[in-house]
Amino acid sequence: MTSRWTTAVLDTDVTGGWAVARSPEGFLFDDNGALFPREWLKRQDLSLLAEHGIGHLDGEPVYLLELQAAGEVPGCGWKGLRGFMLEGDHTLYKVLGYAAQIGTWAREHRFCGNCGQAMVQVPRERAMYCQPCDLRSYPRISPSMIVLITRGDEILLARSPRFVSGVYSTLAGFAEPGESAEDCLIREVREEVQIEVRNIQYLGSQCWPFPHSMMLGFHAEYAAGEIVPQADEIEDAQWFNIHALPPLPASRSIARYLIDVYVARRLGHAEPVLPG
Ligand SMILES: NC(=O)C1=CN([C@@H]2O[C@H](COP(=O)(O)OP(=O)(O)OC[C@H]3O[C@@H](n4cnc5c(N)ncnc54)[C@H](O)[C@@H]3O)[C@@H](O)[C@H]2O)C=CC1
Ligand SMILES: [Mg+2]
Ligand SMILES: [Zn+2]
Repeated sequence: MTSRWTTAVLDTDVTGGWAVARSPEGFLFDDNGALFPREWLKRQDLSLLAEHGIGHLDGEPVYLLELQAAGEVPGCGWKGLRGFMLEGDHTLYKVLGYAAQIGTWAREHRFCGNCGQAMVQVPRERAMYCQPCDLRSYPRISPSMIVLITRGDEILLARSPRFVSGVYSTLAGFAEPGESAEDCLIREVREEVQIEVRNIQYLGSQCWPFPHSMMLGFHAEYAAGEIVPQADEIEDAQWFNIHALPPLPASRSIARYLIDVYVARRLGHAEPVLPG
């Protein structure tokens, strides 16, 4: 299957193509979605901070207009990336997820972290460059482990105070320098619920552009200990029987995939496919 969307570093001096506009309030959208004819969009009253050529959709070039602030565009509104993930077409969500990560990274790397001078976009490469320091900054990706812990027909799910009310999910956490993926997983599970796991198995990965996580998904079996939820981070954690599960995360998330795979295997059903 050929992908409809491929990333690329496009020359912003070339005119034409499609564009998406992003402000601190999300992406501009209208009844047709979030892609607009680029030259039309640039004629609107927008507070342009930077422009990036980000790839091709169905062979057509796509650009990102990164804005200082959300302005008024007749007939249009602003919507956060999560809204597109939950409701929108998956390919459009992939385009916007990539655009959001490039926009955030470029915005946060306008100045050199070493000497403080303005950095410039490198032509044909996704990098910001400081000439005096000869320093390149590339888009930031933060590896995060996510794990479904199981004990026969039971699975361990937890709630963060940040979750939508009622929803329980798998445990997750960011890798720290010096750790392997497995070290991180074992540490996060100890920190968040104080239990020990065994038979750690990698299942798959997913880009999570909120704002720049790379989720590495695992299954692990319970080995020892009693659940003690981490103060402030974990509001509640419990063993749930696979026949009596609480409200679960969105179906496009890897958290949901890890749960659905396990349940499918226990029940002998067909396994789901991990959304990219
Ligand atoms: N796609 C999915 O299904 C799911 C994705 N996630 C994502 O996994 C990631 C990690 O999960 P959390 O439980 O929030 O992490 P966590 O358990 O490591 O705790 C979050 C804390 O880590 C620190 N932190 C923030 N950004 C960091 C970074 N880049 N590197 C190191 N430490 C950082 C902060 O102190 C933050 O409060 C988040 O981006 C979250 O949105 C979490 C659950 C499901
Ligand atoms: Mg966590
Ligand atoms: Zn510098």
